[in-house]
Amino acid sequence: MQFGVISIFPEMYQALTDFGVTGRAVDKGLVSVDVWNPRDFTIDKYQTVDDRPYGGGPGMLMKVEPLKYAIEAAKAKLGSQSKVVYLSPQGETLTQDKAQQLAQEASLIFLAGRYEGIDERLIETQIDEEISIGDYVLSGGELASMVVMDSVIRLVPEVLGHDMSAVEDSFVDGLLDCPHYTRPEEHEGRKVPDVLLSGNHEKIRQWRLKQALGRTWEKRPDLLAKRDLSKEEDALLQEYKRDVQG
Ligand SMILES: CN(C)c1ccccc1CNc1ccc(C(N)=O)cn1
Repeated sequence: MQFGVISIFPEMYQALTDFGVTGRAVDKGLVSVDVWNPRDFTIDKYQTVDDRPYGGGPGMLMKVEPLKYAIEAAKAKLGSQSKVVYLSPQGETLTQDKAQQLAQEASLIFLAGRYEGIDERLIETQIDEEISIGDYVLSGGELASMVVMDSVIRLVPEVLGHDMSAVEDSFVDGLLDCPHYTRPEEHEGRKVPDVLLSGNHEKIRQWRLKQALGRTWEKRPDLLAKRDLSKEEDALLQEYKRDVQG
């Protein structure tokens, strides 16, 4: 899968390309990340990418032309059909389902805004989708674009490897994750639950599913409301509720 980014801070994307799961995906050639800097598409001596807002007001806006030419350069490499995504507080909030949708694309181009945002006409003429990573304001779209890219890259086949993708299901199927433990068996008097030491994989599967259901019920009832429960899941959740009632 190919990713293009338009940003005046290209070096920020080393956080994605140089580390961990996403870095290995790039190394393995499963994913590519190219960044185009709008400054390279200016024609004035000062490489101006921002200007004052019509109608007055504080701050600056990103000019249309440098962004337009940068997007065109990205499309020339990634394909003219590439979907162009703008990160902004006005966008549709990112969910795992949205990440799954984006992961079906062959290539995506992300536009990271800076200053107070971008000229509306660029949005009207060049942007296919607006996405927000949540209801808060950041200094630029770069971190938001990396959050989206990270969530999508994990869904590209082979990135997590077969065994890991099963782990991914714990959230992807709409539940919060179960508790996890590793050595030592006891820490400050707190033991690892016996079932996890039992080697009984069916019992372990049931325990993990029960914990995921219970935690979702306690912390995110809204997620539970959106999800149909199998007979087994319903029974496990009832058991969890009885346990916590003591
Ligand atoms: C400078 N700002 C406020 C701005 C204004 C308009 C567009 C982009 C930006 C860049 N900032 C962003 C981007 C995304 C998110 C998000 N929630 O996804 C939060 N902030």
